[in-house]
Amino acid sequence: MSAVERTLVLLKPDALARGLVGRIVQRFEEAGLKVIGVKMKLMDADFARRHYFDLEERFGASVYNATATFMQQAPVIALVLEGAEAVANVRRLAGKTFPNESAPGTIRGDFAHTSKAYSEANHQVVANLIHASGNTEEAKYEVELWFDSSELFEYKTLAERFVF
Ligand SMILES: Nc1ncnc2c1ncn2[C@@H]1O[C@@H]2COP(=O)(O)O[C@H]2[C@H]1O
Repeated sequence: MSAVERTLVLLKPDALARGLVGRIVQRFEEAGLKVIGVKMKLMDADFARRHYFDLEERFGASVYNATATFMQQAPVIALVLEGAEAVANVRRLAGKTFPNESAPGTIRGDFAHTSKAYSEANHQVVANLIHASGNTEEAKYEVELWFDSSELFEYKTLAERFVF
């Protein structure tokens, strides 16, 4: 029996600027993931630090600063998705951090193409459209950071009501 999990997805400023919100959310819905929370937010420096609290340690100050600045330049849309093994499944649907390494059929592989070399040569920002929690521990932290429990909802999908 696979575990039902919750995971956080952010639609980054490049996804909104390019008008890809609907098509990205559709990918998740088509894969059977259920949207149980949604909000739009303009991150400030403090919130960016809380969201990316380990990024500087992992990748250095320039990656942290560029990513935090990029994420504050325009609003993002946050989603909580629920489903069987949702954390790994959402990562699989998203593709790799660098879109040019992402397989066709993934969100980043189909809609973006930034490479590591391009990112490094251009202020360390990788335009990869979405953020998705990396593991179940990170998902728990991020869902609680972005959403109060009163902002998360329970309902049955048609599949849950009529198929399973
Ligand atoms: N080597 C890197 N160069 C540029 N950005 C990076 C690098 N590694 C991680 N990132 C950024 O850090 C982010 C961590 O989580 P995201 O999935 O939001 O997407 C990642 C990228 O935006």
